[in-house]
Amino acid sequence: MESENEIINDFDSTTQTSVNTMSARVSVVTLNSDRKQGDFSCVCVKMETDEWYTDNTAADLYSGCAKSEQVLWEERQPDCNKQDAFNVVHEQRGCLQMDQDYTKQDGLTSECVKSEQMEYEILPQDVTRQACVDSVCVNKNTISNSNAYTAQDEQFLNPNTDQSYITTNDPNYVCGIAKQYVNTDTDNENRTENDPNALCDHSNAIENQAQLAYLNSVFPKREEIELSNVDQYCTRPTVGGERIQKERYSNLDVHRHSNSEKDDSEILLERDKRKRESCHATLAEPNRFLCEDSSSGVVQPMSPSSRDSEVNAVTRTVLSLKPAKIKLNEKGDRVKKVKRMKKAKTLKKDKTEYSHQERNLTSCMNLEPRDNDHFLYCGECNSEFEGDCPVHGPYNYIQDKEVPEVDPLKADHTVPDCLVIKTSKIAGAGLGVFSKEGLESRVMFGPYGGNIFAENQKSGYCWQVKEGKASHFVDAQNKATSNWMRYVNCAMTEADKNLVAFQYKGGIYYCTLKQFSPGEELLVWYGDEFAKELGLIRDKIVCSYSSKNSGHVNKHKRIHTGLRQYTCEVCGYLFKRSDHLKTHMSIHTGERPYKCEECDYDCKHSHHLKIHMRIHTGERPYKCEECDYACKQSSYLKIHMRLHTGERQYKCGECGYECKRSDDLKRHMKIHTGERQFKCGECGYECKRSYHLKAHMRIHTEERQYKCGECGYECKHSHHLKIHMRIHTGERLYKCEECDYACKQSSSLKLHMRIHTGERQYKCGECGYECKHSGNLKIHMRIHTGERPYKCEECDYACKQSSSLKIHMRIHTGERQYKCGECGYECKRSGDLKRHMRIHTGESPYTCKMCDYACKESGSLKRHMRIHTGESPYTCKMCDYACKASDSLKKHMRIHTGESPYTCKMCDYACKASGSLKKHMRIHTGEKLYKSVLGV
Ligand SMILES: C[S@@+](CC[C@H](N)C(=O)[O-])C[C@H]1O[C@@H](n2cnc3c(N)ncnc32)[C@H](O)[C@@H]1O
Repeated sequence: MESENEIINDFDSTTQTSVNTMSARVSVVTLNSDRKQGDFSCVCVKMETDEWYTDNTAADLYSGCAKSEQVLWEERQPDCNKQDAFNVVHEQRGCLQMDQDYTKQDGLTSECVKSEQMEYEILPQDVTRQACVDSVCVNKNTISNSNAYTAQDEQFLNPNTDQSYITTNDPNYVCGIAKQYVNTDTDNENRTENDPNALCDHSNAIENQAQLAYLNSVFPKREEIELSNVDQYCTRPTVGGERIQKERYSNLDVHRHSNSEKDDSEILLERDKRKRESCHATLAEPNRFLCEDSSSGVVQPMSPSSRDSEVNAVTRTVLSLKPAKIKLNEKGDRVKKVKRMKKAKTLKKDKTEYSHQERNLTSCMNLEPRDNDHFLYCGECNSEFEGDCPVHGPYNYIQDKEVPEVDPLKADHTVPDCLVIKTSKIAGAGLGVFSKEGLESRVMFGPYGGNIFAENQKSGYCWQVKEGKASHFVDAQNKATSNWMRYVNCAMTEADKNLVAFQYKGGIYYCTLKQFSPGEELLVWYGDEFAKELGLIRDKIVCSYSSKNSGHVNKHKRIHTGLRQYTCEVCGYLFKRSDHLKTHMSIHTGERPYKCEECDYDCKHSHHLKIHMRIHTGERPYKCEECDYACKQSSYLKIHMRLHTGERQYKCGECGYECKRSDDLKRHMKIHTGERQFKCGECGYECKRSYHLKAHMRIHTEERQYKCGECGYECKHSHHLKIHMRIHTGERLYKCEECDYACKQSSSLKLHMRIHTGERQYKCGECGYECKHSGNLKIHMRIHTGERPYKCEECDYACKQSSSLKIHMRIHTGERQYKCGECGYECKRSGDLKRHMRIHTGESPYTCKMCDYACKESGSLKRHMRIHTGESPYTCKMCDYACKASDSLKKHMRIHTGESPYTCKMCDYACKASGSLKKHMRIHTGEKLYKSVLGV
C-alpha cells in the first residue's frame, strides 16, 4: 500500500523525463489588451529527476502543449474563424505556434502551482494537461531585459545549437517566441512557491551580457510582446539547470515577411496540423516552381490559406504522461531522489522501417552554407540566382501526391506518379526512390517533409537547415509526418549524384541534374560528413600502390572507397571495375570469351583459362607440405589439407552431415530440399548436379569423348573410362570381405554381396523367377515377351543377350579366342575353357549331397539330382516318353521325325544316334572291340 508520504505511480519514463526537464518558468504574453498578465494562470512546475529527457520526448511534450493561443482567440471571439484568428496572432505577434491539441487542454488548471503539494496534485492529472502545465512560454526580450538567467545558464545559451521554443502552459494564452533558450535551475529547493522573488532571484542571473547581445543579434526582437514582468508570475524556479530543447515546428511552413529587412529575418513557423490537407497541395502553381522576386516570397511550400486551415490541426501523437515515483516524508517533502527512469518507451516501429539505429549515426544530411536562402540555386551553374537561372531557365516543379490529413504512411503515399519506392540498388541501403518512366532534367521536388527540431535527431533522415549562423533540423523519420523524399538515398560519390539538394526559403528541395532513364534510382548527396559515416568517404588510407597510368590508379582507388559504380543493367549487380562487369555480363549473354588454343575448352573467366592451361603444361604449383600431393588450384590444396587436419568444416543443420567442401554441403542440401535444378531441354530429365546434366546430354549427342589410349574403347563418361582402365591395369579395387572376390566396380561388389546374403531382390511378375541383378531380370523378361533384340547381320540368328550375339559372331569369324595352354584346345566361350581346364586339373567341384557323385559341370549335377528326385522334366509331346535330360529327349524325337543325322562317310548308312554310327564304323575299320575269351 502506498503511504501518504509516497506517491509512487507508474510513470511512463519517456514523458516523465520530458516533464521533469521542462522548466517551471512560466510567462504569459499579453495578447489582448483587456487582460493583464496577472490574470493569467501561469504555472511553474518542477519535478525532480536525475535524468535528462530524450529529444523526442521534449518534442512530444511541446507538441502536447500550448494550444492556448487558439483557445484564447476563441474565447475572445467565439464566432470568429479560428484560423483567421490564429493567423492574425501570428502575423501580429510573430509568435511561434506550437503543435497542440487543445481538446486535451480542456480542464487544465489555470492556477499557478504554488507549492510542492500542488505540484503533486497536478501530477496525477490528465497527462495531456500535465504536458501543458510543464510547458513554458518565455519571451526572449524578457530574458534580455530582465536578466532572467543565472550565471550558470551561460553554458546553455548557445544559439547555434541549443535553440528552444517555449510555450505557455496557460490554457488561455500562448505566445511562443522563436529561438529561445530556457534555463533550468538546480537550486529550486531554497525557493518558496509563494515567494514572488524566487523567480526574480533566479532571473537576476544573466551576467554575461555578451551572450545576450549575441542572442539579440540572432533573434529578432519582438517589442510588441510585453513580457517584462513575466518572471513574477513564475512561482517556481526551473529544474536541473539544464537546457531545454524542444521541437519548434513540425512542418516546413516557412513564411517570411519581406517588407522589411527585419521581417525578412523572421521565420514564422507553425506547428500545426489537425486540419492540414497536404502541404504539397498548397503550392501556388503545382507543376511549375515559380521563381519570382524574393521580396514577394513566392516559394511557399504552404500557402497562407492552407496554413490557416492547419492551425488547429494536430498530427502528432502526444505521449501520455504519468506521475513520477516520488518519495515524500511526513511533511510532504521529497526524501529520496526519484529513481532513474526506465528506458523511454518508444512507439512501436514499423517492422519494414530501415534501421539506422544500428549505424549509430551522429551526423545528418548537410548542405554547404548558401549566400542567400531567398535565391534559387541552379545545379547546372552551381550558382544562386534571384529568380530563374538566366541560362537554364525555370525549374519544373512536381508536387507530392495529395494524401489524407491523417495517414500513418504519408511518406509512402506522397510519392508522385512518376516515381516509385522500392529496394535500393545500393547494397544495405534499404529502400530508395526510382524514376518510373524516365524524368527530365531540372525537375524540382520538395520541400523535404518532416518534423522540425532544434537538434539533430541522428535518425538518418535528418536535414540541417541553416539560417545564418543558426540552424534547425527537418527530420523525416516519422512516416506519418514526412514525405517520400525521406527514401532518397545518398549517391556513392558526390560526382554520382543525379539530384542536387538545395535550401530555399527554409525548405530543402531536390532537383534532377540530368535526364533519367526508366528504373533509374534518384540519388542525392547527403554532404561529406554524413557520407563519411555511411562509409562512402573514408579517411585517407596509407597505401603504397602507385602507377604511371592514372586509369590504374583510379581503378585501385575503388579498393579503398568501396565504390561500385559499374551496374549490371540486367540484374542490378554493382561492380568496382568495368572488366568485372564485363566478365559478369557473360552470365547473361552465355558468352565464353576465353578459349584454349590447345583444346576446345572455353570459359567465362580469364583466370579459369589460366588454371585450365595447367592441364596442358602439367604445372601443379600448389604443393602439400605434408605429403606429395600437388595440384593446379590453391583451393584444391586447401581442401586437401583437411585430409591432414581431419577438419570437416561444413555441417548440415538438418541431419548432421559433415564434409570438407562447401560444394559438397550444397549438393547434400539438395537431399533435403529435393531440388533438381538442372533440367534437360531435350527430354524431361532433371538432376541435382550440373555435371550429371552434362553427362546426360551425351545421350542426345551420342558423343563419346572419353577414349582409352590402350585399346579403342570409347565412352561417354569419364568414370566409365576410369573403370575400363582397370582392365589394363588389372586393378581390382573392390574386395569382398567374405571371400576372395575382388572386382573393378563398387556396383559389382554390391551385387556380389548378394551371394552371401542370398538376397534376390529382382522378381519376375509372370513366373516367380528371382535374381540378384536387374539386368538378369530384364533379359529374363524376354522369355515372356519373345523379344530377341540382338540380331546377327550375317545370318538370321537373333538372341536375347548381347553377349550371345558376340559369341555367335565367332561362328562367322571362326574366331576361337579362348585357348587351353595345356592341350591347344580352343573355344569361343570363356566358360567352355573353364570347364575344359577341369580335365587337366581333375577338379570335380560339383558334388551330390545324397551320394558320392561329383562332376565338373553344374548341369551334370543338376541332371544327376533327378536320379534322387525321380524327376523327368523333359516330356515328348508325341508320346508318353519322359526323361531326365534334354539330350535324351532330342534323341527320342528323332523316332517321330525319322531324322537320321549321323551318316557314314564310307557307305550310305545313316542312324539316329552317334553311338550307332560309332559301332557301324567298326565294320569299315575292322576293329574288334570285344575279343573271345578263347583268343579268337
Ligand atoms: C534518408 S534515408 C534514405 C532512405 C533509406 N534507404 C530507407 O530505406 O528508408 C538515409 C539512410 O539510408 C541509408 N543510405 C542512404 N544512402 C546510402 C548509401 N549510399 N549507402 C548505404 N546506405 C545508405 C543510410 O542508412 C541512411 O542513413
